[in-house]
Amino acid sequence: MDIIGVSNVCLTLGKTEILKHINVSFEEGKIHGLIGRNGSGKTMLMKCICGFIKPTSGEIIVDGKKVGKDVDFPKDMGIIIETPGFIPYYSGYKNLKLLAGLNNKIGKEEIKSSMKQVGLDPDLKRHVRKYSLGMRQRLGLAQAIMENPKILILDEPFNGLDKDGVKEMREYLLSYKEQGKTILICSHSAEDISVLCDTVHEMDKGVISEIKG
Ligand SMILES: Nc1ncnc2c1ncn2[C@@H]1O[C@H](COP(=O)(O)OP(=O)(O)OP(=O)(O)O)[C@@H](O)[C@H]1O
Repeated sequence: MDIIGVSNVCLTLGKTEILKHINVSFEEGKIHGLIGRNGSGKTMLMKCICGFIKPTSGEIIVDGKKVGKDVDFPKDMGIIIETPGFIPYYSGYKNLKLLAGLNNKIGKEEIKSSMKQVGLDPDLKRHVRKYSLGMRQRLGLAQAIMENPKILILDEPFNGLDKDGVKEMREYLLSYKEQGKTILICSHSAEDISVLCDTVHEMDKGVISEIKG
């Protein structure tokens, strides 16, 4: 069953056509990759799927609901698009606690568990300003999974990770998939994601094509 369906989506900003008649669907319970050069439109497509940007035309259905109509912000999605902003003078745990405070359903144990799942120590007192890029990436992922979302949308999740970090992130994403979750990953590097993904699509100048189905 498809959990994300994108039908004939176009996006024009100013006079520039950013997305050109995108038709693509993503099956539930799989890892889907989106590759393409810088500026090819990957992030814009993800932002449309998340409901952050309204396409100029076309329709996007996520988990049976129309994005931007029935739902403005699908609550079943864990999203990391661009580097998440954290308060530099707080620890990782305190940052997540602050964010979780916006949703009273997330308790301390969920926060700690999401940090442990991505290999971060919730008791580490170190301020986020002293985190490496890889640690920030993990903290972003911990934030995205706090609510145990059905769908994870990740823009360049391997940025800043060393070889071991990439391996651990891949293992983590596979284990998340094993729980029946759907993951959409965007990367400029086919090498980083092709081993992980069940399907891969490529964006080129706003046009999408399937390269692994
Ligand atoms: N606000 C904007 N107004 C006009 N054009 C924009 C705007 N934001 C982005 N663009 C353009 O949209 C195109 C697609 O950008 P997008 O960020 O989706 O690329 P990408 O494939 O994710 O690349 P990257 O790997 O660099 O993030 C680019 O040519 C970019 O310059």
